[in-house]
Amino acid sequence: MAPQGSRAPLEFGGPLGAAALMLLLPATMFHLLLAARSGPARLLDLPPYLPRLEALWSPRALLLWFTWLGLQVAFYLLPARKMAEGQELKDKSRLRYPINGFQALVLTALLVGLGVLVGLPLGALTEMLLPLAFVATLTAFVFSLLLYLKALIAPASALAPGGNSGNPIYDFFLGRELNPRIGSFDFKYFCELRPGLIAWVLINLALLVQEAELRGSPSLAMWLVNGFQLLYVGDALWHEEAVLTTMDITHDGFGFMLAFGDLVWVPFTYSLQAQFLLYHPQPLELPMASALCLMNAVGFYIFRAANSQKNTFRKNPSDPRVADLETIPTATGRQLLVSGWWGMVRHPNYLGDLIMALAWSLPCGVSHLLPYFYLLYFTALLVHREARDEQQCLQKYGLAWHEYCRRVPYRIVPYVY
Ligand SMILES: NC(=O)C1=CN([C@@H]2O[C@H](COP(=O)(O)OP(=O)(O)OC[C@H]3O[C@@H](n4cnc5c(N)ncnc54)[C@H](OP(=O)(O)O)[C@@H]3O)[C@@H](O)[C@H]2O)C=CC1
Ligand SMILES: CC(C)CCC[C@@H](C)[C@H]1CC=C2C3=C(CC[C@@]21C)[C@@]1(C)CC[C@H](O)C[C@@H]1CC3
Repeated sequence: MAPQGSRAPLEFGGPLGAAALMLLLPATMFHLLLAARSGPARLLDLPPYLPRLEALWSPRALLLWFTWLGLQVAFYLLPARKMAEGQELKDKSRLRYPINGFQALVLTALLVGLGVLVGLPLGALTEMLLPLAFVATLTAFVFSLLLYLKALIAPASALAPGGNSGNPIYDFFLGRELNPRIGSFDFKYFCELRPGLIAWVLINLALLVQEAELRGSPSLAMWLVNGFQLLYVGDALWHEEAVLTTMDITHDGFGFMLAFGDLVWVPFTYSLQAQFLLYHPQPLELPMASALCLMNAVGFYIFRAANSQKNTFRKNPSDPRVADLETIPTATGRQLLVSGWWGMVRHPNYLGDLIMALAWSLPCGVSHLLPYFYLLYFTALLVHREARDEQQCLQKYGLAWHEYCRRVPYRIVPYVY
């Protein structure tokens, strides 16, 4: 039987776009890693030098990377404080997921703390970023190939709505199977939050430790970047269940895009500000630092309040915290919020996320564009993601979605966009 996705419109520029992204994403990541440690640290210049293979390939990095993944798998398999059910699938069944991501973060912190106490040179991790990113990239390619092959024997009902066009490059990139699992181990759910997000804050911490070793103490800017991003990662893992309703879990297959994005792109490019600060220390006075804390707090408040309001409403529309909000009925029986945060713009959570992204870059000063890469990339990602979500909501809710767009005309920034 032809999978339903074979008629789905192609995204990301089709096979050509997918092929270009598979080259461009790793190339951009290596460019950022090299630029951050170079003197001029220019985002838009060609890389100062091309690393030789010996600088990229290291058996120690390979061992470390697989130990890391093994450790996170072990934490995932520990008894969870809660099991959650995912959205209803095509065959009307629902998958179950362990909610123990925050526990994995705490256990990792304890283990790393213990390691440091017995002399683990955490700062030395910063010297291994290049070979680690290299093995992680190779892993993502091999892993995506295995996922692609696994999908060949999966039943049609297990395939994702997209990612089954019949073009191998496009399908390899987008991912064919929606929820690839072995037994109850869910690969996509595992990768979405744990190994990448936790590695991101661990790399940040290693950069902070290394800065302390080099300059006597970490700079205020390094503290801020570490603190802000730890809050973001801790929050994501604390609210792990919320990821079950994102398009990554409910709509996208598991292929190169998410395997590379989750496992490689997040830890090695999202830590760019801390990488930049290690090699290019920036002065930051207390009043400015306080203003940045306020900016991050405002962004976080909007992001968290908007996400929680929607999650509470989706779980139980009669919950007293959301029962008074105005809604639009839809033909599916579900309602759309049209007041509160979701009555202000159609993606208030993205607005908060973008304000935080700015607060993460400003501690790096304004002399270089490089630390603003995350803000630029993230704006493009969210604008594209918003357009994809819009298409999916239009399909789901039809006229009711048109009415929502009429009542709430702005997408992310009130009166601007
Ligand atoms: N740092 C990073 O790299 C990234 C961060 N993020 C963050 O992750 C979080 C999740 O984002 P994302 O998965 O894109 O999507 P959202 O959490 O914004 O969810 C979108 C869904 O919400 C529901 N919805 C939309 N409008 C309404 C409404 N008015 N009332 C009720 N429900 C509504 C629809 O699903 P339904 O109706 O089916 O419930 C829609 O598909 C965000 O905070 C985002 O900022 C996301 C991507 C990358
Ligand atoms: C670079 C590629 C083209 C795209 C890669 C995309 C991924 C990096 C992101 C897709 C959705 C993500 C989400 C998060 C991190 C980034 C990825 C994996 C969060 C976990 C970030 C924290 C939030 O609280 C929840 C997010 C869910 C989606």
